[in-house]
Amino acid sequence: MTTPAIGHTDLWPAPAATAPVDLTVALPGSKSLTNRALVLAALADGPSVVRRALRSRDTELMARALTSLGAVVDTNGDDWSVTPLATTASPVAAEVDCGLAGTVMRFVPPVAGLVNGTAAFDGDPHMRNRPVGEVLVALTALGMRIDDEGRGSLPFTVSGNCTVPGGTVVIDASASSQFVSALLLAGARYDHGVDVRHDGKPIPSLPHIEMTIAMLRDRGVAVDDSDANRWSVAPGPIAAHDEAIEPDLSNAAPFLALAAVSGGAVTVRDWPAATTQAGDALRDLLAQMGCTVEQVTEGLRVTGPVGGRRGLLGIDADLHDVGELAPAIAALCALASTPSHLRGIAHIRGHETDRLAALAAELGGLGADVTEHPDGLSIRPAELSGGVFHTYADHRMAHAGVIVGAAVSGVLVEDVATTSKTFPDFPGFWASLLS
Ligand SMILES: O=C(O)C1=C[C@@H](OP(=O)(O)O)[C@@H](O)[C@H](O)C1
Ligand SMILES: C=C(OP(=O)(O)O)C(=O)O
Repeated sequence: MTTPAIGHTDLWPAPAATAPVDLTVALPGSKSLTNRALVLAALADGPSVVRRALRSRDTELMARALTSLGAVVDTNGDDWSVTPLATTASPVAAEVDCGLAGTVMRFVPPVAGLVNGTAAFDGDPHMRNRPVGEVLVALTALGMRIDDEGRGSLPFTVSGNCTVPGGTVVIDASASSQFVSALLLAGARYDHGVDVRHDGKPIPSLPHIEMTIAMLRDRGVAVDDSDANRWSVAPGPIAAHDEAIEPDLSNAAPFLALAAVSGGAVTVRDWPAATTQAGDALRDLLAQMGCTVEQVTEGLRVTGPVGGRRGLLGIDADLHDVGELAPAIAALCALASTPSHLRGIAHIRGHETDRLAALAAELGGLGADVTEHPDGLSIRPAELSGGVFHTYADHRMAHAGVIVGAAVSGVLVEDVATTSKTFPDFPGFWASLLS
C-alpha cells in the first residue's frame, strides 16, 4: 500500500506521562451530534437551539455552509440558535467549503436541492479523494440537478429549485454510512420522502445511521427501518427541536488511553448512560485490553492495568462499526504486551487519510511491529522509541501520536493543530493534563 503524502512540518513534542495520572476531564461536544442537529435545525419548521455545540473546524464549516444556503446560525456562545432556511427566498449562489469534513460534503448537498439557487462545493486537497459519488448519483435519481463533470467527487455544483421529488433509490453505502445518513436527514422534506436501499458489502459505522434515525424521530419524522439495508423516511415537516449535545465519546479515546498507558485513572464527565455515539464502544474495548471501566457519579472512569502499558493486553477486534476509534486503539495495541488484530476497517482508507497505511507507516516508524492487511492491521509487541509521527492532516492520527508519546519519550507529533477538526485547542488541553 502507498503511504499518503505528508503536508506539514511543525513538530510538537508530545508530553510524556511520567507517573500514573488521576484526572477528571470535561470534553467538548460530539461532532456527529452537532452537525446533524445543525442540518436538521436548518430544515425544521421553526427556530431551534443546539446547546453545548462543539466549536471546531467541522462544525464551523457546517454552520457556514448552512448560512450560505440561507439559514441563520448564531454561533456566539455555547448554545447556537438556528433559524431555518427560507425556501422561497431570493436565489442564492453559495460556495460551500467542505474542508475535510465528511459530514459537510455528504449532508449538505441533499439540503442544497431544497433552496432556490446554486451551491458550489469544494474542500481541502485530500477531500477530492474522499468518496461521495454514490450520494450524487442518488440525489440525481431523486430529482436534483448536480454537475460534477462526471468525476463522482469534489468539486461539484448543486442547483436547487426549492423542491425535490424524492422517492426510492438504491445505493452502495459500503464506503461510508454517511451516504445513508445524508439522504435520510433531508428526505422528509422531499415531496415523496425517501426510500433508501443499500446493495453492496456491509455498511460500516452503523451506529451513526442509528444516530440519524433517533434524531429524526426526536423531531417527529417517521422512519421505517424494519428491514435490513432499507430505510424509509415519510414526507412531512421536521419539528424544531432544542438538542443538548453530549460530549464527543470518540474524542474521549486519547484521554481514556492516558489511563491505560500510565496505569492511572481518567474520568470523562457526563458520559451518557444511553447513547447512539460509536465512541461508547470504548468501554468494552478498553475492558478487553485490561482496563477497569466503571460508570461513576461524575461520568465514566477508566483505570489502567497495574504497570500501565506493561500490563496492557492486545486485542482481536472487528472495528467495522466503530472505525473512527481505530487510530487510538491501534496506538494502544502498539504499546500492549500481547499481539493484536484489528479487522473490518477497509473503509477507513477513505477517511481523512488512508488510515491503515498511515498507522502502519507511523507506528512502524517508531519501531512498532505492524502488518497492514487490506481490511486491518496486525500489531505485535515491540520496543518503541521516539521520532517524528506524521499526521496527514488527520485529527485521529494526531491522537494516535500523542497516545504513543505519553508512553514513549521523544515522540514529535507533526501538525498537531490538525486536531482542531473536532476539538478546540487539543494540544493546550492535553499539555495542561500532563504538566
Ligand atoms: O455520520 C457521522 O457523523 C460519521 C460517520 C462515520 O463515517 P463512515 O461511515 O464514513 O466511517 C464516522 O467514521 C465519522 O467520523 C462520523
Ligand atoms: C471519519 C471521520 O470524519 P468525517 O466526519 O470527516 O468522515 C472521523 O472523524 O474519524
